[in-house]
Amino acid sequence: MNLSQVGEFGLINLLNKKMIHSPAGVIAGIGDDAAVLQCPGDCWQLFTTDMMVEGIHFRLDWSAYFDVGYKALAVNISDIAAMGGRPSHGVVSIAIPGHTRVEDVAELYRGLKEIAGKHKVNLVGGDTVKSPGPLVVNIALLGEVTAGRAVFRSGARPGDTIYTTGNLGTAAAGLYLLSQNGVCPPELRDRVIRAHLRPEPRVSEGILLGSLEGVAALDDNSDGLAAELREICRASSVGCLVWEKALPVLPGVRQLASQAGTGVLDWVMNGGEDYELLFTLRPDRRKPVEEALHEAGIPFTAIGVVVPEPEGLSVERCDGTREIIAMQGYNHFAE
Ligand SMILES: Nc1ncnc2c1ncn2[C@@H]1O[C@H](COP(=O)(O)OP(=O)(O)O)[C@@H](O)[C@H]1O
Ligand SMILES: Cc1ncc(C[n+]2csc(CCOP(=O)(O)OP(=O)(O)O)c2C)c(N)n1
Ligand SMILES: [Mg+2]
Ligand SMILES: [Mg+2]
Ligand SMILES: [Mg+2]
Repeated sequence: MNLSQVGEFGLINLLNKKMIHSPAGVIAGIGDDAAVLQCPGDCWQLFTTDMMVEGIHFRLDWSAYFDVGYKALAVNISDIAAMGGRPSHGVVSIAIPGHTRVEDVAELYRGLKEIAGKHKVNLVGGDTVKSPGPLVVNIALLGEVTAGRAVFRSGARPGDTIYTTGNLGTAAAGLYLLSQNGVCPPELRDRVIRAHLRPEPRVSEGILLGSLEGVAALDDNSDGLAAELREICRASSVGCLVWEKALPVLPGVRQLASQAGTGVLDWVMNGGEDYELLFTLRPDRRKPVEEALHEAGIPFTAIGVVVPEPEGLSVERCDGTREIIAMQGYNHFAE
C-alpha cells in the first residue's frame, strides 16, 4: 500500500494502537494539538512536537534562516496555545546539509531565540546531525495549563457557535505571492508574506479562552479551516455549518485570490498556516465571552454553527445555497 492511499491522518490512525503502557499519567494522548499529562500540583503538563522540512514547509530562497527558526518554534507554541496553555521548555533537533554555513545556522537560532524570548520559552537541549538532503528542524515543546482548564477538540456540541480569531487565508496569500510572483501593493505584500513566514501564535488568547466558561472546543489552524473543522467534527461527533459570508478575510486577500483564479474559499479551507485559534462556544455564553474578548482587544468573528453529526461539514454559500465541504485542507500524503 502506498502512503497516498491512506493519507496523513489514515497513517497516524494505523500507527496509534498500543502506544500507552502506563495510562495513569496520560490525561489525553494522540488526537489533539498536544498531549496532556498528569503532573504534581495544580497544573497539567502539555507536550507537543512539530517538524519543518525544507521543500515542504519552507524554501531557503523565500525564507531567511532567521524566519525558519522563528516559524519552527511558532508552530509548536501554537499547538500549546490551542490547548489553552502556556509554553515552557523546548528541545531543538536539526539535521543540516553539510554545505550550510555556520553563520546561517546561527541566524536560524537567532530567530528561534527571538520568539522564545517573546514567550519566555527555555530551550534546554536538542540534537544536531548531518542531513544528506533537506534542512530539517524539529522541536518538542512542553507547556502547562491549570488542571482542568485544557480545552480539547472534543468539546463541541450542536448549537455551539463557531469562531475564529484574526483573519483567514492571509498566509495562503503570502505563499501565493512567493511562489507565483503575483503583483500587489507593497503594504499588503509585506503583511501577507510576513503572515506566511513569521506566524504569531495566539498564546494569551488561548489562555483567556481556556479561562472562560462556555468555550467548548479549541484548535489552531495549521492545515486550513476544512481540515481543522473536520478534526473538531471527528473528535466531538458533530457536524459544522460555515457561513461563507461571515469569513474574516482581508479585502486585499480577496482581490489576490481572484487574481490567482482560485477563489478565496479555497485559501480559507485548504491554505492553512494562519495559526489562528478556532473555537466553539455554548450559545448562552456568547455575550459574556464576546465582551471579555473585546475587552482584551482580541479580534474574533463568528463563522458558523455546530450541527448534529449526520449533517456533516457544510458551507452556506453567499447566495444562500448550502453545500457539503469536499475540500480536505492540507494533507502531507494527498496525491
Ligand atoms: N508519527 C506519529 N506518531 C504518533 N502520533 C502522531 C504522529 N504524527 C502525529 N501524531 C499525533 O496525531 C495528532 C494529529 O497530528 P497533527 O495533525 O500534526 O496535529 P497538529 O495539527 O495539532 O500539529 C496529534 O495528536 C499528534 O501528536
Ligand atoms: C515551500 C512551501 N510549500 C508549501 C507550503 C504550505 N504548507 C506546507 S506544510 C502545511 C501545513 C502545516 O504543516 P504541518 O506539518 O501539517 O503542521 P501541523 O498540522 O502538524 O501543525 C502547509 C500549508 C509551505 N509552507 N512552504
Ligand atoms: Mg503536528
Ligand atoms: Mg501543529
Ligand atoms: Mg498538518
